[in-house]
Amino acid sequence: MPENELQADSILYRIKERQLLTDIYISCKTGEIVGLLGRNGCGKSTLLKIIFGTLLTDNKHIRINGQVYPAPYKQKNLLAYLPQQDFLPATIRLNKIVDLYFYEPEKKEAVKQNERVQKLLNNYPNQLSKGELRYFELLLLLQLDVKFLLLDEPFSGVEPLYAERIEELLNSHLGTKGFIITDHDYRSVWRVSNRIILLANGACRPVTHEQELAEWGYIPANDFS
Ligand SMILES: Nc1ncnc2c1ncn2[C@@H]1O[C@H](COP(=O)(O)OP(=O)(O)OP(=O)(O)O)[C@@H](O)[C@H]1O
Repeated sequence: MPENELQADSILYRIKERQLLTDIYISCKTGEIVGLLGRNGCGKSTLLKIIFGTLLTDNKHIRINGQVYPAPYKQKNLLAYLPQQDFLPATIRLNKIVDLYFYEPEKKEAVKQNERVQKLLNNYPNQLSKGELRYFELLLLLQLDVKFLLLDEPFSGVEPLYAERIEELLNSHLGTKGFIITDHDYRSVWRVSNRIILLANGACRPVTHEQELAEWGYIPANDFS
């Protein structure tokens, strides 16, 4: 299995008077799902965009296999990013989106033959349920030859059954990819991740016991009473 490593450190980010990110270190290897949790507005999406390279900041250090990349998204085959908002064109049917997305027939087929997607191919993205759309978006990104995927709220609005399907999808690509995921469905994140990082007060803190999430005020303490 190819072993790649993504490391992001020394990230500082300020919004007006507020120092949002102060002391970031986060890493991910092939075969890992790193779950990034944190309260609303703590900077999770901001951090993912900085790692991807589309959000600029004065200070950051993104390395992949030891090499520094100021804008990883500009490189072929490094990172892909699932934004929080739907990103597919509303006026193009899924069938056509798949054709536009991939040049290689085997990649087109991998998406089109998927049993959950097959029946939706003639629909437009806005005719899909939230769960169906998230599943389709992920399936597209997973076919990309990238080393790491940054997923912002892959479980958002997704019923438990689709959350399970999404977990299966991620697990089926762990042989070649690593994932950093963030979502407020913290139970799904907890279940699917190998490691959990809590973003609080601008810094990333490793969390090993669910109880720590309560101690940091991310979940109610009475979840453990
Ligand atoms: N373009 C912007 N202009 C001003 N403030 C912004 C902008 N984008 C984000 N922010 C602020 O930065 C903070 C972090 O936003 P971010 O979206 O990274 O948080 P988050 O942890 O992903 O939140 P959520 O869990 O609600 O998605 C928030 O307080 C937000 O209001």
